[in-house]
Amino acid sequence: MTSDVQHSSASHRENISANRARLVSGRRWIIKIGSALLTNDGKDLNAEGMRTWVRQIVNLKQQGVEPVIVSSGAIAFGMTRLGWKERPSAMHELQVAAAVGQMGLSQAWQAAFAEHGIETAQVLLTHADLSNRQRYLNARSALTTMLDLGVIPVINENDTVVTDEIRFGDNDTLGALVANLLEADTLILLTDQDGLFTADPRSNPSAALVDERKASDEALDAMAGGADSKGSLGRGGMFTKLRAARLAARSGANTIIVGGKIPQVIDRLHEGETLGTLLLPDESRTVARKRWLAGHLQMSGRLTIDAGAVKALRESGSSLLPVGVREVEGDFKRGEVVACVDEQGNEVARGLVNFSSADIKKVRGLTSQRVRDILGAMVEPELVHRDNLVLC
Ligand SMILES: Nc1ncnc2c1ncn2[C@@H]1O[C@H](COP(=O)(O)OP(=O)(O)O)[C@@H](O)[C@H]1O
Ligand SMILES: N[C@@H](CCC(=O)OP(=O)(O)O)C(=O)O
Repeated sequence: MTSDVQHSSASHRENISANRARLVSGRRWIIKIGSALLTNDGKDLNAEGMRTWVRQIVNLKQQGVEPVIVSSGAIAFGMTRLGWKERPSAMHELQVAAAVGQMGLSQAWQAAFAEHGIETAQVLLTHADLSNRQRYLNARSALTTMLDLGVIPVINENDTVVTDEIRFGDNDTLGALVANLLEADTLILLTDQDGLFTADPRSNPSAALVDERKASDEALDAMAGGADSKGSLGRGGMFTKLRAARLAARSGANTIIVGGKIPQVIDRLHEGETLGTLLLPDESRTVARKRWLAGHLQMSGRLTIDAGAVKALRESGSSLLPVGVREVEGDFKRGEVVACVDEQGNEVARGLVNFSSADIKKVRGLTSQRVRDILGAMVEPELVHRDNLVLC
């Protein structure tokens, strides 16, 4: 063991258990499963493994956690189906492998959850879906609706339509961006190693497992190696997992890198057991989330809200409804960021709007029922959802 992982003083152990215990209360978990695990190192779909993870994910759900799966393996499984031994380098061949593999992958997830009477939904995302504000909100609203309905989203990158320049490229990054999108508490990266080691255990058998660190800890970079430290099937290696943990930390999520083959790994993590590598955000979830929203987004307009709305936002942590809006300034679309000011002009909050400025002009001051009558039943009741709102 290197000195890096030897610091097991009593206070350190106490910290570990406190942080691990905090995971147990997390409401939303993103569980990303890598290609090597899902395809038995590229041989065939790991149906037994999938059944085991599914059982545990169902357990999580029964305990009130909202699980979201980010599933890799389309390219690796597509290669198996097409009889390809080597991962192709040509983009069009990778796209074909992904398209073939994705069919089997979603069928397998669907079948495994169906044994427990649970529906799954395939969600294939591209970079544009998360970088464009309107699409970002659309993706968010579709995914949260699935969770509300008890459907488990199974997400992958839409590999067949993306080119190298616009790829997430690895599902560790995609998992982290989904954690940001859904404000998840926890991002679990299930992989073929027990966690992040002080060096690649494939080439350094004496490397030791790192138990817990701040995601921002720069000493981790040398352990994770560079972008070329990846396994042969997936794309990321530990380099992208560490980067993903740092991305996830921006919205306050904890990341755990852990071995997917550890018996009952998800159940045990949810019981607070110390497994894998826990990478913590620097700040509390709320502080990190606020900073993320505030820094991530530029304002496009201004809503003047009445005293009742100010009170609801400040004191009850409510979403902003059209009924509380008096004036609208600026020309903005759904998905843009607006400042909410009180009638004296003081900024109260800022957040992502679900309605365009034109629509708000039609419905400001009206009850949710009247809003639906005017804009149709499809609109969300919240003008700014509280999850997308930062108080000033
Ligand atoms: N410090 C490290 N600790 C653990 N694994 C490492 C480390 N550095 C590189 N690796 C490699 O990363 C691989 C996991 O990455 P990858 O194959 O992309 O996994 P996945 O398919 O689960 O995303 C491991 O098999 C291991 O060889
Ligand atoms: N979207 C790709 C995932 C590539 C990827 O990130 O793989 P991995 O590093 O194994 O999680 C696929 O389904 O093959």
